[in-house]
Amino acid sequence: MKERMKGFITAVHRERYEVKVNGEDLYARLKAGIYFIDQCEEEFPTIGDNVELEYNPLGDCLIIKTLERKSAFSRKDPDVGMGEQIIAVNFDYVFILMSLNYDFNLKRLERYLTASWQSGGQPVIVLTKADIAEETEEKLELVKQIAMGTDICMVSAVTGEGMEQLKPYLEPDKTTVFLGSSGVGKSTFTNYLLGRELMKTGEIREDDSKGHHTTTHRQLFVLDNGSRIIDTPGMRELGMWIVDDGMDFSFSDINDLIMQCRFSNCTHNGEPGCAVAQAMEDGTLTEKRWKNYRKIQKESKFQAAKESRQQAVVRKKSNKKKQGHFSKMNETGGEW
Ligand SMILES: Nc1nc2c(ncn2[C@@H]2O[C@H](COP(=O)(O)OP(=O)(O)OP(=O)(O)O)[C@@H](O)[C@H]2O)c(=O)[nH]1
Ligand SMILES: [Zn+2]
Repeated sequence: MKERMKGFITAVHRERYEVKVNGEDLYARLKAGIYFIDQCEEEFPTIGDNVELEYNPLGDCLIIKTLERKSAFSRKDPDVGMGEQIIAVNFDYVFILMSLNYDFNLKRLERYLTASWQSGGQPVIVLTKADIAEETEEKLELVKQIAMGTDICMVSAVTGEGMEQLKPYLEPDKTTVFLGSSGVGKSTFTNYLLGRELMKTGEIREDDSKGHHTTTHRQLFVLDNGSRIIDTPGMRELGMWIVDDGMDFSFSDINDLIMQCRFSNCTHNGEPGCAVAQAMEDGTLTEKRWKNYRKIQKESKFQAAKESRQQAVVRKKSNKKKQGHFSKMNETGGEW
C-alpha cells in the first residue's frame, strides 16, 4: 500500500500540479485510473484545492482525490454542455473592488455581492482609488444602503490610505480572491499588498513536454504573513460574466426551473409543461421574484451590450498604442 498524504494545490501547469505537502513543494499528476475514466466522479483539482495523493519518493506524486470545497466560483461552460468551469475554490474572503469614480455602479455591486454570498466566501467591499475620488461621502452612503452589513473599506493603492482596514482579513492561512471590473485597480492593489512588482516576480518558467521553456503567470500569491491571494485570469473574466449573465448567480433556483420546462424554447407565457408556471402555482416561486428576475435580465442584457461596446473602444485604442500588449490594456482600463 502506497503512502497517502494530503496536499494543497498551489499551481496548475499543463499536466502537472505544484502541491504543498507538509510544508514541502512537490509535483503531482492526476492518477489516470481515477480521473481519466468514463463517468469520473472526481472534480479536477484547481489552485486552492486540497487533495489526497499517493506519495512517490522517486517522482511525481499521484492525485487520487479532490477534497470537498468550502467555497467556489464556477461558471457554466458552454463548451462542455452542462459542465461547469471552476474558477477559484476554498477562499475565505471575496474582495469586491469598485473604484469610486468611473467604475462606480451600484447595480453591478449588487450582483457581485449576490455572487459572492452564493460562492460560500465572505464578501468585503473595497472602494478603490480613494485618492482621486470625488463625492466620496455621498457614494459611501449609497453603497451602505445595498451592502446590508457587509464591511466596506475605502483605500488607495497609490497613497496607501485605508489599507490598514484590510488587515483583519489578510490573516495568515486565510485566502482572498478579488472580484471587480477591468481597470478598478486589481493589479495595482495586488502589487501594493505584495510590496513588489507582480509582473516581475509572478512568472513561472516551465519546461513543456518538448523541453521548451514556457512562461505562465503565477496565480497564487502568499503575502509575507502567510495570507494567500488567488488571482487567476478566470477571476478577472468572472467580473464581466457576472454582469453579463448575472442570472446564473443570483437566480439559480429560477435557472433550474427553466431547465425543467418541457420545451427548450419555452417563453414561460402559458406553454404546456412550463415549470415556471407550475412553481408559481405551488407557491415555490413568488410572482414578485419572477418579475424581478425578468427585470434584471432585461437590464443585464442592456448593461452587457453597453459594456461590450465600451470594451471594444478601449481595445481599439490600446491596440493602436501597443499591439495588444496586456499591461497596456490595464493602463487604458483606468481611463473610462
Ligand atoms: N489614483 C489611483 N490610481 C490607481 C489606483 N489603483 C489603480 N490605479 C490606476 O488605475 C489603472 C488600472 O489599474 P489596474 O491595477 O491595472 O487595474 P486592474 O483592475 O488590474 O485591471 P485589469 O487588469 O484590466 O483587470 C492604472 O492606471 C492604475 O495606475 C489608486 O489607488 N489610485
Ligand atoms: Zn417555461
